[in-house]
Amino acid sequence: MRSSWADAVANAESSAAAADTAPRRTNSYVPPHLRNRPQASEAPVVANGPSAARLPSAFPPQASTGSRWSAPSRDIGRSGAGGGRGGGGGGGGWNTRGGGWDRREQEANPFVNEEETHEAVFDDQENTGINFDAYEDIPVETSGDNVPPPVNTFAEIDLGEGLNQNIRRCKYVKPTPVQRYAIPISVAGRDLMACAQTGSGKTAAFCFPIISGIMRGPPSQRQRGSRTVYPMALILSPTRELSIQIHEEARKFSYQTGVKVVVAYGGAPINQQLRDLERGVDILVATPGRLVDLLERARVSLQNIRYLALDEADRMLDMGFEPQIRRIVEQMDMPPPGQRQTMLFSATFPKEIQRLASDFLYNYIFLAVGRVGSSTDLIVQRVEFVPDSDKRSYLMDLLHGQRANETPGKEFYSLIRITDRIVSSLQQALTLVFVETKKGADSLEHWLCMNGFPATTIHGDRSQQEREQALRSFKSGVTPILVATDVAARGLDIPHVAHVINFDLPNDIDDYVHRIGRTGRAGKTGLATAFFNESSISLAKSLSELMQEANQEVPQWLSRYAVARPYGGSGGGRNRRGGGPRFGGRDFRRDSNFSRGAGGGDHGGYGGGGYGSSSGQGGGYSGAGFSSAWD
Ligand SMILES: Nc1ncnc2c1ncn2[C@@H]1O[C@H](COP(=O)(O)OP(=O)(O)OP(=O)(O)O)[C@@H](O)[C@H]1O
Repeated sequence: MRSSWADAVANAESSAAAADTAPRRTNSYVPPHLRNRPQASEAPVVANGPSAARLPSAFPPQASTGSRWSAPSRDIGRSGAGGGRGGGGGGGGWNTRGGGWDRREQEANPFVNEEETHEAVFDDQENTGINFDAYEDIPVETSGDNVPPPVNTFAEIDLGEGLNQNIRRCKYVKPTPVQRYAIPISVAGRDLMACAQTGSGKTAAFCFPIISGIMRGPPSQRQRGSRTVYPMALILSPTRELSIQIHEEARKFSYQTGVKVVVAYGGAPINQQLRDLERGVDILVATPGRLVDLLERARVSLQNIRYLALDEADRMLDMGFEPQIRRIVEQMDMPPPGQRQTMLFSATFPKEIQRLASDFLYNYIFLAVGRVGSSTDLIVQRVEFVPDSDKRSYLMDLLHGQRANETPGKEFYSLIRITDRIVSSLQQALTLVFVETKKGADSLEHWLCMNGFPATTIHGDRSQQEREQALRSFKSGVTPILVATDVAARGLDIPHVAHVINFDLPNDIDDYVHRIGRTGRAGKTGLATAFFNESSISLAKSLSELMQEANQEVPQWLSRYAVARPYGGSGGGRNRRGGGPRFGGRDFRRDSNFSRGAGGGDHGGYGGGGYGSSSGQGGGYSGAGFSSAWD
C-alpha cells in the first residue's frame, strides 16, 4: 500500500476532533534540503543570473545554449509554423490539381529538426512506437447508425501511399485504439464525436482521414485575381501553441502528398500568415479569434470546407468560446452539417457539451475509448495536503528528490509506491508546474531560478514570442521546469514530461484531467502530484472518484473531504459532473434526460437544464489568465 505523507500525519493525529478532516501541520515545516543550510534569503547568488544555475545531470552543458535570458537567436520567432514552406515538392496527386499556386518551392522536410533536437539532448530515444500493452483492455463504446468496424493495422485502411509513407516516417507501427475506431469511421464519411484519453493519438485520428480525403478528392478551387483562399479543411483548437503543434504534426503527415497545411493564430504578425495563405492552403489550422479576423477581412472563405475538426471540442464549446465557434461554423459561409464532415475530439466530454456539439453534427457516431473524462492509469497520481504557506518548500522537496542520486529523493519516493522506471525517468525529466494565476507563475518561476532550478513560464501575459521561446526552452531541456497557467493544460505533446505538479489545483476536474495528461502519453508512464488544501475542497469528491477509477490510491483524508463535501464547496468550482453518475462513458443521446434530440444529427439548440450547470465557468477561469491566451 502506498501511503502519503499527509496520511501519516493524519494518522498520528488520530485524536483530532471528528469534524476536523484536515491533517494538521505546523507552519514551521523545514524541508529536508533546507535543514542545516542557510536560509533561502542567504541562498548563494548565481553569478550570471538564473540561467547560469546548475542543470540536472541529464542535460549536458552544451544544451544550455539558451534560456529565457540567453536564448540562441535561432530560437527567436516561430519554428516551422507555416513560414511559407510547402509547395508540393513532388507529391503524388498534387500536380494533377488545379489552383494555379506556386509550387516551385522546395518543401522543407518536417522530420529533420525534430530528430536532431531530440537526439542531441535526450538519451533515452524510445520514440519508436507506443506501448500498446498499456491499451490492451481499454473499454470502447460506439453508438450511432451503422458504425464501420475498427481496423487493427493502418494497412487495412486505404489511406494513400503518400500518407502511408509518412506514417512510417513517424514510426507509427500500428494504430492506437482511438485511431483503430475513429479512422475507419471518418474515412467512411461519417460525422464523429470522439472521446479518448490524453496522449492516446487523437491528432492523427482526425488528421489522417482529412489528408487522405483531400489527396483523393477534387482539387481545391481558387478564383483568379482574388486574394481570398478557400481551404477544404478547417481544424480549430483553443490555444495558439496547440494550433502550432497540430500544424507541425499535419505537415509531417502530409509531407510530399501535395496537401498544403497553413496555421493562423493570434499574437503573431498577420501579414506573414496572409503570405502563407496566399501560397495555397488545403488544410487551415487556426485559433478562433484569428480565423474570425481573416474571415472579416475576406482573406479566407469557408465555402469549400469539406472537413471540420474541433480539437479539445468540449473546451471549444465551453462558454468562453461557444459564440465565436457558432459564428464561424453557423453564420459564415461554411456548408451545413451533412454537406461537410465534422469531427469533434477531446479527452473530456461533459454531457451538456455533447448536447451543444450535436448541433454541428449530422447522423454522427459517438466513440468513447476508455471512460469519458477519465485519466489514463499510466499516470501515477498523488495528492498531498499542503497549506499554501508550505507549497514552495514542498515543491523544492519534490524537485530535489528528482535530481539524480540524491538521497532525499530516494527517501521521498520510497514513501509512495513508484516504480524504478518512473524514478529513473524523473531524474532526467521535464517537470510541468501548474499554477492558477499569471502573477503566480512569474513569481514562482523567479523563485525557482533563484534557488538553482532553471525554470521558464508560459501564460497569457507573455508575448507570443516569449511563449513559444519558453516552450522551446522547456522541450529542449534547457529549462527543465515550466511553470504554466491553464494555457498549457490542453493538447500539448511534450516528450519527456515525467512529472506534472498541480501547485494550485484547478476548479474543474476536467481541467485536472487535461493538466495531468501532459505526462503519461503514448503508452509511457508519468507522475502527477497535486497540492491540495482547503481552497480545493470543491474538487475533493470528483478528484477522489477520478483517482479511484484510475486505480490510484486515495489518501484517507481526501476521502473524508469527499464525504464531507459530496457536492463540492460553494467556492465557485465548476464541476459539471457534480451530482450525476460519474464519468459516464456514454453518448448523451442514450441518456433519457436528453432524449429530445435522440438519434443525432439535427438537434436544435440546447434545452437549458444540463448546460445551466456550467454557469460557474466564468468564476472558475477568472484570474487564471485565460482570456488573452486563446486567440
Ligand atoms: N499509432 C501511433 N504509434 C505511435 N505513436 C503514436 C501513434 N499515434 C500517436 N502517437 C504519438 O502519441 C503522442 C500523443 O498523441 P496526441 O498528441 O495526438 O494525443 P492526444 O490524444 O491528442 O492527447 P491530448 O488529449 O492531450 O490532446 C504523440 O507524440 C504522437 O506522435
